[in-house]
Amino acid sequence: MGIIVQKFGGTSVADLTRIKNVAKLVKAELESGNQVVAVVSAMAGATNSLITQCAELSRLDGITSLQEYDAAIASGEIVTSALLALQLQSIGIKARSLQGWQVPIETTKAHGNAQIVNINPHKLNELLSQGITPVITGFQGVSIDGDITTLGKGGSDTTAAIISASLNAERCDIYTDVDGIYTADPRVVHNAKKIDIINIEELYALCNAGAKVLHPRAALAAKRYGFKLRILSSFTNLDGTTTKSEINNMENRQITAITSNKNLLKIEIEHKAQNFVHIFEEFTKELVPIEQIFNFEKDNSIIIANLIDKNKCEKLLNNLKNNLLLTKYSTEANISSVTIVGYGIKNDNGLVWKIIELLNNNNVSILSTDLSDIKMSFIVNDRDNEKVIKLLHEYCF
Ligand SMILES: Nc1ncnc2c1ncn2[C@@H]1O[C@H](COP(=O)(O)OP(=O)(O)O)[C@@H](O)[C@H]1O
Ligand SMILES: N[C@@H](CC(=O)OP(=O)(O)O)C(=O)O
Repeated sequence: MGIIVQKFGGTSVADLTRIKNVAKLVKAELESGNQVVAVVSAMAGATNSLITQCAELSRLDGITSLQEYDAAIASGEIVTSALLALQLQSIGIKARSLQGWQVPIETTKAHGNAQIVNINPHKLNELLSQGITPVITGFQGVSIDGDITTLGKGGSDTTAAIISASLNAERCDIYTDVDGIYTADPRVVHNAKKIDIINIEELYALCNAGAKVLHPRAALAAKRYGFKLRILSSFTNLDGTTTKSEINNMENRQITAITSNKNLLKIEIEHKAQNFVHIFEEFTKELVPIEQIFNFEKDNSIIIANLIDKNKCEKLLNNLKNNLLLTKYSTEANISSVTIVGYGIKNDNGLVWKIIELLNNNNVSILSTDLSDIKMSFIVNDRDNEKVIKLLHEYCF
């Protein structure tokens, strides 16, 4: 008998029929002799509509508004955890819903994008030892000040992953609306192939490069703590994709999957070349991650950041302009990255040139390329995004 953490995403708990279906999946796992800890997301669309409502009422630019923002957007998971616990009780399973602060899941104070710093497993172990299935709200925790915090969009996967680590779980099952990890997003590439077993490093690289199917911090936790992840559908009975830590091909190059990230922000700035270092320092100070920089030795630089930081960036750029560190800036959200993930990509010198040639022949202009041991990324215009994914998928698989 082991502990299985089952995480149910928004589509799996989108209405009462689906919550009843999820309760059956919990029951089946319990009947196979395991203990279960369930982690739930809000009903599909619920968090986004709460975010929109908050933004309609507030500019969300200070700590007091961000405290309320997190309190509001954490509410979707509170509803689904209680509803699932009720349904489990109705089918004869002892269950108890727990909000992040009740576990407790302690996080940093970074409202809207907090990180988990500690999970005390005492209460969860106590419930499990009494035969009670905990149903935990994903996506949220509590800061040292006692405020509700949230972990960033898609963060319920990370809740489930860190809970798996803290309970030494045998496996963490991520139930979603696809039956596993595919060679590309099956909504974009209809003939994408399902991957039965994926190396955890590759899965981490894939999620970091934009594959929405799993929160990258959940893959990182599985990599760090060494537990198995399984990604599967709550709508079918199929096996899904399981992670492994071994590598197959020694040094041979392999290609595992292709993904893209449309949530990028292109920032063009005009400045004196010697000021770039101060501009860069400001991004670091304000905790705005930079994906790529080019041209910085000249007086027209391009910075690629995350779209989620657009407001922060604009405030920061405006301050830099007022302080005369730059003369002009503009932001555009019309770029995206397309990434090929696979071991040993760097060992295949020819691949990058063949791909550049392929994209050139198909009239795609590449803004920049980035190559590492495990991935190869191209920044392109948004309008070319799907075309590039399809071309690369056809070429690679
Ligand atoms: N390589 C991939 N394999 C499978 N699904 C992918 C991949 N890349 C992106 N996706 C998308 O991820 C979606 C599942 O993630 P998400 O909508 O966040 O689920 P949930 O709400 O269950 O957490 C799928 O519907 C699919 O379109
Ligand atoms: N409800 C949150 C957390 C989450 O992880 O959701 P989902 O599992 O549906 O991606 C969100 O929308 O971001």
